Amino acid sequence: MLETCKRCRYGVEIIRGDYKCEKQEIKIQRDEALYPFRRCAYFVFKNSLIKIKRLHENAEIPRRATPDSAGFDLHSIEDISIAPGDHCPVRTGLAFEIPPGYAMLVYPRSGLAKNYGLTLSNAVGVVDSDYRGEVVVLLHNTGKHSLSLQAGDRVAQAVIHRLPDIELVECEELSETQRGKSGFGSTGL
Ligand SMILES: O=c1ccn([C@H]2C[C@H](O)[C@@H](COP(=O)(O)OP(=O)(O)OP(=O)(O)O)O2)c(=O)[nH]1
Repeated sequence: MLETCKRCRYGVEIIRGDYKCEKQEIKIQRDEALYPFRRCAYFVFKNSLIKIKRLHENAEIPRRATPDSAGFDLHSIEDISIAPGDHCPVRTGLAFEIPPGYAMLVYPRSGLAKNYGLTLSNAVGVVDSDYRGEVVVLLHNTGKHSLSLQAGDRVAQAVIHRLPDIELVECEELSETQRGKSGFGSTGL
């Protein structure tokens, strides 16, 4: 069901959940909701939804470890063993529909990094909103020992980020600042 906000030009798709528009004092039934990611400055959303598609029977839907955790833990769908120094792409068995204007960033889990030196080959994985393929975690064993993980183990965490609405523009001059061109330790260590 698609509706158009009366105060702005963006259409909004109703799926489910709670929402309210503070400016217009509109309320919609609890089991309906505006698809939360259309850009509309007037709507305040709860229960924002991101679609996840299971691509493999072993895939586990990511969950927050605690209600206020920033990240959703990503699980491996396969048993893996990573030798010291090796890199290993790990399947999650999941595809995501990240809304336009958002990105899902994949970060290492601190416990695995501290205890085993397990981090990500790409430091941070960037999942674009137009990507519909399987999310793969690129593990890197920087530790001294081989590491075995089993299907279902949590290998990384994903955080959804809202992106600023910007474009890049080429120009002849940049504004002056106190720092200017000084960089890389110019303020001291
Ligand atoms: O850790 C990651 C990083 C990326 N991706 C997926 C989602 C992302 O949208 C796509 C492309 O990633 P990225 O843009 O980082 O890769 P690239 O090497 O720049 O390739 P491309 O030319 O496809 O953008 O791969 C993952 O599954 N895991």
